[in-house]
Amino acid sequence: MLLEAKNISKKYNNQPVISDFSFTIDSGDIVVLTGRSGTGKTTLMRILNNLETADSGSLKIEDTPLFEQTERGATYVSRKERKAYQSKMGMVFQDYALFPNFTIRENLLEAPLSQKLGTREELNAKAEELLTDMGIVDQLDKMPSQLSGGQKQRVAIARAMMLSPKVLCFDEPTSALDRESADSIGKLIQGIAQNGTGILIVTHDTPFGEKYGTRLISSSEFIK
Ligand SMILES: Nc1ncnc2c1ncn2[C@@H]1O[C@H](COP(=O)(O)OP(=O)(O)OP(=O)(O)O)[C@@H](O)[C@H]1O
Repeated sequence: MLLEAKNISKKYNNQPVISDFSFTIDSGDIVVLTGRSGTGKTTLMRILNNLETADSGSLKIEDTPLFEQTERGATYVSRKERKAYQSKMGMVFQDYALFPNFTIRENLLEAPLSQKLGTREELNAKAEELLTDMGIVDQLDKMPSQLSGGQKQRVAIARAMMLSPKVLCFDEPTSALDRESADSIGKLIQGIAQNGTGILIVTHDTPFGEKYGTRLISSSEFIK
């Protein structure tokens, strides 16, 4: 098992959004979170990415925890251990969140260079390999504004893959794409999963979720 979330609970202003929810992601899984607007899907994804805190429960990827349940509720690990967790977790944002004043190459290299994950030469080779697999290596020295929505989505995925996450989360990956581009992103995500990464997708696009998901979770399960 790659990711294990146990008994996660979260309230906003005393209103439960998630209560006692447990789930796992295995290597190769494409877990799709669906459900009505306002039912906590984004909140759960933000908790998994340490962008929001849980009130209680425990969460780990492999043997690396982000928080553990104690008598005080969800107790977060030290800053150093949080970094270890975060190095195993990747996120592709809905708006892609590319740096607009960096070339595509610089967008891909910035984080792994600053985290000293390799030399510029090694990371350049990795960036070229990833973009070759995605069919957009010719875009490497362009600016994000010169790319189509589907191309930007691929760059955002490649940027997350530069950090070799064990689990990769996608927030509404198809919201800005036509059906054909959505299908090619779906196939790309399947390829990443086949290489052993665990995938979590939050989406309103039910046909996409049903086509590419290996497991569907409805946010109606968040509150019993
Ligand atoms: N920072 C916050 N402070 C207070 N309430 C919040 C906060 N973030 C979310 N909420 C509330 O928590 C509930 C769940 O929101 P969330 O965004 O997780 O739902 P969602 O299922 O992702 O919705 P959508 O499908 O529309 O993106 C909503 O009622 C929302 O108003």
